This record gives sequence, structure tokens and C-alpha cells, in this order.
Amino acid sequence: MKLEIKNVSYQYTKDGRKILEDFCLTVEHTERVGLIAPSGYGKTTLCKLLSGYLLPDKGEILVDGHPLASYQGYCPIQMVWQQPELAVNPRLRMREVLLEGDEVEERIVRGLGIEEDWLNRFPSELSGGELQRFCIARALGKRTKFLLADEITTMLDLITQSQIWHFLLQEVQKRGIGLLAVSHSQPLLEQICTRQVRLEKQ
Ligand SMILES: Nc1ncnc2c1ncn2[C@@H]1O[C@H](COP(=O)(O)OP(=O)(O)OP(=O)(O)O)[C@@H](O)[C@H]1O
Repeated sequence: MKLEIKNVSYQYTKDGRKILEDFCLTVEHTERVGLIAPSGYGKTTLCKLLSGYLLPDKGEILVDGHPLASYQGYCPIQMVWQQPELAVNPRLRMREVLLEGDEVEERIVRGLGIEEDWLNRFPSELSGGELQRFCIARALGKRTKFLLADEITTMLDLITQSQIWHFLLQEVQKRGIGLLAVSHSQPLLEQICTRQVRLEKQ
């Protein structure tokens, strides 16, 4: 299975600057690709396009040869955001947050170190690191084929970062999930990725 980004162009406003122009990238489901570029070059924008939050002005995004838009319901490309507190409904208990996506296996919940007691809490009653574990678990539903990780551990201490990445790498390798990881940390990308791609400024 592959994710194909074919000649994608995007700008937020008609008279604004082009964030992406004719951007092409193919990611196989066996790959872990690191996306590098300075701040403001469009890494998050690309992730939003790939997960269907934004639509390209031009070009197409294909999953297994089919346009992303043809996948009704659960999106096979799941994104984990940098700030977990902005990615969850503050009115839902964490048990319900987990149920928002596809079925998440108990193994994943345990593997990410999510404690039973946290499931009954609201997002505001968890630390950023605890909350991020839920966002990662939610993104690892059964039908996930590609995972976009946009600076997902930047705000965490090194031990927690390492625990989370250790689990994630095992999981994506075992299930054949392709990974696109964004980070400003070159050593992290070198450790977790099979190759790196540089985004150029338009
Ligand atoms: N909703 C928006 N409306 C207008 N411009 C936006 C919007 N979101 C982002 N931008 C602009 O698009 C450009 C790319 O932003 P993006 O967040 O994709 O960059 P990035 O490479 O992920 O940066 P960082 O490394 O700082 O997270 C930036 O110049 C930003 O100001």
C-alpha cells in the first residue's frame, strides 16, 4: 500500500503566499519518512492536507491508488497533533475520546501506558503527556494505514518521549503502517525514520 502526493499546491488565501507548489511525495506502508524544514515552511499544512482537514487547490492525494476523498467514514491517514489539548473534546471523558475513532485494541492502550483510572477523567484532569498517549491510541485504530506525527513528543521529557516512540515504532512496523514524522530534532528523525525529505520554501 502506498500514499501518493501528486503535484499538490496549496495557499490559505487567494492573494496569500503559496505554501506548497507542485509538491510530490510517495510513502510506502513500510516506510518511516521524516519531514524536515524550518518553521513556517508548511509541514503542518501538508499534514492537514494529508489527513483531509484541508483540500488541495491543485493535485491529488491517493491512498492505495484511490483519492483520499473516496474513503468514507474513518480516514486511513490519521494525524497526531503537537498540542493534544486542542485535539480532544474537553467535554468528553477519556473513555469516550478513545471511542471517537475506530476500534482501538486494549493492547495499544496498555502499550502506551494508559492507566485504567485515567479513562474516567476529563482532558483537563490529565497532564499533556498523559493526554498525548490517548491521542496516539485514538489514531491507531484498526483501519489506520498511515500515521502523521507532527511534533508529537516535543513537549515531553526524554524518558516519556523514548517510551512513546519505542511503542509507536514497534506498532507501525508490526502492522505495516507508514509513518510521516515532523520534528525539529534531527537526532530523533535519524533514529526513527528510514529516510528524510526536505520541504523547500515556495
Ligand atoms: N489558517 C491559516 N491561515 C493563513 N495562514 C496560515 C494558516 N495556518 C498556517 N498559516 C501560514 O502557513 C505557513 C505554514 O504554516 P505551517 O504551520 O504549515 O508551518 P510549519 O512548517 O509546520 O511550521 P512550524 O515548524 O513552526 O510548526 C506559515 O507561514 C503560517 O503562518
